[in-house]
Amino acid sequence: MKKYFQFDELGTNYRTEIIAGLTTFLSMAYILFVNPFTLSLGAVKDFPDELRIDQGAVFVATALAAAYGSILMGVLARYPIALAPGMGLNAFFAFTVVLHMGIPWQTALAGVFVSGIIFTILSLTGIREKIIDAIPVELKYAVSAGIGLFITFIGLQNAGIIVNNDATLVGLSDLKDGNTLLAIFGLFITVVLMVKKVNGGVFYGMVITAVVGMIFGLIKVPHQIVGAIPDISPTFGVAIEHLPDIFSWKMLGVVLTFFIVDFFDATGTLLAVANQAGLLKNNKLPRAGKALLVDATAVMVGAVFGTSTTTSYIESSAGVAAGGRSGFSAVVTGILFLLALFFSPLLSVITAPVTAPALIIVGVLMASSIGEIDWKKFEVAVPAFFTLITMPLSYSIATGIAVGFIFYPITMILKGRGKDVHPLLYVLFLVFICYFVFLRE
Ligand SMILES: Nc1nc2[nH]cnc2c(=O)[nH]1
Repeated sequence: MKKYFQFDELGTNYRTEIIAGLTTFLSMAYILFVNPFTLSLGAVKDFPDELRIDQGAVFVATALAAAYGSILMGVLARYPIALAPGMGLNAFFAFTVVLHMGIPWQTALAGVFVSGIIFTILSLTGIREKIIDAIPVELKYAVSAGIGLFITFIGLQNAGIIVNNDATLVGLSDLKDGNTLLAIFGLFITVVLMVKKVNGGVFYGMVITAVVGMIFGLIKVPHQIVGAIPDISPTFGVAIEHLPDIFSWKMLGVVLTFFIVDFFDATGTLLAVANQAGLLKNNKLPRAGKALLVDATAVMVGAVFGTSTTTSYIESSAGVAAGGRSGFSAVVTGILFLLALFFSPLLSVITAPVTAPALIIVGVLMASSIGEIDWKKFEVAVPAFFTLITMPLSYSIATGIAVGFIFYPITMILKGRGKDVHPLLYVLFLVFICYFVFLRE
């Protein structure tokens, strides 16, 4: 086993890999509770209950999808990178697709499944490299940073910190509500833990916030901590049953967004974490095909279980910081997600003030790629900035991507650099113009 995972070449051992896997798990464990809350629109009080996805089933789907993706990434691609349902696309799934567009969650899950099929096919063919090379790095970084801003904005709203303002659209609340104060406390604690580099800072931040919420009577004390695994049948296989529902123009835009975002997110995250671990060869990712294939199949498997897009997690960098170098640490993380299946009673403790700090801080992590953009080049700064600012302001990842891809060829041509723009980007320019003219509601 040591040989398979190349412990000697990578200068690692079982102890380091187990600690790294545990560190990554603790850094990601919040998703077990935040994902069911987000996908079921827990923060939206007036949404009809019969239209909500079942929280218990999503909890199981989240754990199984994370276990599948992480174990396979460890065993097949042999990277210390764990997977779980992503926070960018679960917000898009819940707030844009289900809430704003009025698409049933069943159809949305079918859309996730199809985006996984597209991703799988591309991972198996050479088209993958062509797309990766065609997309300018500035736009890749801008997409992930913009998703970060979007997630933080959702967190600030869920916390009741940023509220509706008729004069200025949004503004700061009076910060007097008990739940808002609890969220601010949670944010403060999480920031302290993260700055102090405590392993699993986001997770422990949630635990402390929930306990303080119980002490102040804002959160009900759970009857038990360990319990039976919830029933997954409300969501299992629904993505397949509802495949016939996806044939609409609206769903075309949704599926493309699921696919494009995950494709950028996965390639960006794999490169960033592998680079941090010193695993790149000549600036390229060895076994990139296998790693992307794992990510792509995890999207399909996750959708069949009942969750939005499963993706490679940027939090894996915590495990790498703790010394993780081989796929063994990802396997450890995956096994811990399986054990977590028994902790579903804790779901009832997870309310908006508990999840909001996690959303806000994950936003900070994802926004860090802003630093990779060359702001001195105005022709790339404009499309990059428009992409990242449009995501929170339009409340849509898709719109942010579309705006960036429309402006990029324009500013590049104006600068006399039209030849540097890959032909595929001119095709995407037309696709996104059509998106604004025909697809958007
Ligand atoms: N790369 C990445 N990391 C995450 N960590 C939490 N959510 C996400 C996500 O959507 N993408």
